[in-house]
Amino acid sequence: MASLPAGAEAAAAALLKREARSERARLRTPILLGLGIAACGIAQALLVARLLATLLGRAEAGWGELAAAAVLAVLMAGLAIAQERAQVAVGEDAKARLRAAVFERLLAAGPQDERAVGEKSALVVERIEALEGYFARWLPAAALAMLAPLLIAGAAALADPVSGMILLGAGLLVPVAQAISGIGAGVASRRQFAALQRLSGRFLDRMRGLPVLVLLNQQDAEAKRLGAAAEELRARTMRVLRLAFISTGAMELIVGIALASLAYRHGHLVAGTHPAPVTALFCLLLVPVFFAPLRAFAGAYHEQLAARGAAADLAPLLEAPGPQGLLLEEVPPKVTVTFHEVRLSYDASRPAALDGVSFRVLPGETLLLTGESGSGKTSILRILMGFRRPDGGRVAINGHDITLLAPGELRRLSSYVGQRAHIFRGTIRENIRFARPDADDAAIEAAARAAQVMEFAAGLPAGLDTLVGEGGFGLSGGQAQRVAVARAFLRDTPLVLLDEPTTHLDPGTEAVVLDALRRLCVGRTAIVATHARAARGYFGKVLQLSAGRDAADRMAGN
Ligand SMILES: Nc1ncnc2c1ncn2[C@@H]1O[C@H](COP(=O)(O)OP(=O)(O)OP(=O)(O)O)[C@@H](O)[C@H]1O
Repeated sequence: MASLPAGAEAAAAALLKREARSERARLRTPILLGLGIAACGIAQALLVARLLATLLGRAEAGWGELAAAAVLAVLMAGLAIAQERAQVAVGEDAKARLRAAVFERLLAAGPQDERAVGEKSALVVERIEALEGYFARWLPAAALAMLAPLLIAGAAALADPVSGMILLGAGLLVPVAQAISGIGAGVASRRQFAALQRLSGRFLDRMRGLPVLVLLNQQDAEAKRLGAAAEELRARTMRVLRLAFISTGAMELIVGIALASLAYRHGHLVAGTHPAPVTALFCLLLVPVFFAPLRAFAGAYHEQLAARGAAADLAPLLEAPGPQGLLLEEVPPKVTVTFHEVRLSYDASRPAALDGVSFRVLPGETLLLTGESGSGKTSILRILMGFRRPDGGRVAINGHDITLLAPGELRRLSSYVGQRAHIFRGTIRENIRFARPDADDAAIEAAARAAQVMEFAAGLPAGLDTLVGEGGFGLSGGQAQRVAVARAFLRDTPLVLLDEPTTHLDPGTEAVVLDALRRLCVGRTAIVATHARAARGYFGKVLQLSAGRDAADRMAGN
């Protein structure tokens, strides 16, 4: 990743520009405070110049000036604290807004977004964090680097036009030096980001598969490989730091040039023959005040480089149009599902996953989808859950084309139980309540009874209020599946979608779960992807699939 492709660069710039506009009102505070600090700095330089000239016997300043300089120092410290707080507020606000937007997009896309989990979490956490410096430091620093030096050089020019010109000329050198060192720094910081990504992705992947690594006795070899990835990150980080030192060095050189030029201009000061010693001292004392906003600008330069890389990754997700479609006025109590010559292809270079599938399921009916692995059973369920749009043919619910509906609305119609239930950390009750957050305890307990969760929950220390999931009480596969079935009972939708829900269960547990599932299907429209043994557990018509088609059609050669 030497540099961003032109399209990504433009998308990143557009995203940052749009977000900066949203923060415009908030950014005004740190910028005004920064200008206030610069104005105080000018006044303080004048007072200190008068005090120093008095020490040299060339002016008559007294305790009044000293007290005023001290008050200004305290005021500047106060303004700097307020500025820092205002900057942090801008950064936090931008991050919170963007994080919510990214999270919402990822949740809305659901499994349709096929990025790895580690990558999704990096988008929400690291990429958003990388934007903080852009809003909190770079934007105010860039504005102040243009305004404050003009104010300070203007004040110097009022006292001595040549000194004003010297300061202005030195100030103009800063962005040039920054741009030159920034070319390399931009590339280095993006490479560092990529190395960090690789390391965290690999770590997450290997931690998930830790039991497999240990069983295969690969832990030492893997530790070495992780070590190599960490070493790459170290080398890339050092390179970024080296370039940062170079840019700091360039800044110091420019400050040195400005000071030397002003010292040359006001050389008479040392000899004691300067006609306006206060002016000379004032101009010299303005040098640190003049360069303070430029230093902040240089310091924040790498922040905007890092932010651009992060924004390039976030832009495709944030700029993509959100899910479109109609909303359901209400969930119909009964649904008829019709597939007519439906085609679905995940990848143009591979055969279609569904290649002209037709069927109809009426309310109260169960359709069993059977067929070898990869024949397209799950793909049919994915379409009905709104995670995929069919590429051809027509899918209708109660006669209405489902592609007209927003994908999220489709999910209001159905309950889904897959092969392995995901149990969140929380109580069993909370895990069931996920299906319908407004459900009362009576409804949850009824669902738990219907799904035979009560059978095992009654024996747990706190019944339905037992903590389960990560770090909690471990549930067996069959118990977790029963929690998933309870969720489906609680949702009480007209359409039930089951994807081999008993595949991983032993025959005894399978019978218990099948019993609960059969009762779930009663009176609803049910579509069940299943293997042959479990199919015997349901009553329904069977559609046998073969390579994305009805096996009967294939046999008939249609
Ligand atoms: N996300 C995806 N990207 C690309 N191809 C996919 C994707 N998901 C499924 N496929 C392909 O589509 C075809 C149908 O897959 P599908 O998951 O619908 O089959 P299945 O009958 O449910 O299989 P199984 O019984 O093993 O779960 C397979 O050839 C599979 O490789």
